[in-house]
Amino acid sequence: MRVHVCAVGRLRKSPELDLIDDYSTRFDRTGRALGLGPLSFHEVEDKKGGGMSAEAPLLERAIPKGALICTMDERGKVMSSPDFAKLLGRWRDEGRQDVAFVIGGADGIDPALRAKADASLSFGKMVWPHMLVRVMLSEQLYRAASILAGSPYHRV
Ligand SMILES: C[S@@+](CC[C@H](N)C(=O)[O-])C[C@H]1O[C@@H](n2cnc3c(N)ncnc32)[C@H](O)[C@@H]1O
Repeated sequence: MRVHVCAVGRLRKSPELDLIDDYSTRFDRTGRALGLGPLSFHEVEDKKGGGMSAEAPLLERAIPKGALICTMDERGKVMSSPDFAKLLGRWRDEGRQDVAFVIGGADGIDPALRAKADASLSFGKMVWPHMLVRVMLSEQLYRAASILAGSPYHRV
């Protein structure tokens, strides 16, 4: 199952980008034997600053056809890491080819796009900057793959 992160904003060379690269390499390496990956990032930007309504069609174009859509949203479902791992495993076992996690920009994700989502995941009620959500999601994907692989990265 290919995993896509479709996000508003372009990340330049930064500590966040280094972390994302590291976690996505680890996710790909761990996920390969599990039928998970590769993890790819699709960045979109509305140069005119048109906000969420202008970003929505760009995000929709970045989402692969037929992908399961999971929006990242503080109003979404809060999950434990093991439950998130189970969910990824379930989507894979259902034969999903692509899953796309969507991260909005400063205004969030357009309601029309949110309505099309199959799932919505929250990292808590606080609002996080979109680049940190990208880092956190990459880490949680790697953590989920580690849990499914039975490796000791995740400890409680
Ligand atoms: C700065 S936030 C925008 C918040 C905006 N007020 C809204 O209504 O969504 C940018 C993006 O980061 C993601 N995000 C921020 N906080 C989050 C959280 N707690 N859980 C999941 N995603 C979050 C969402 O995709 C959001 O669209």
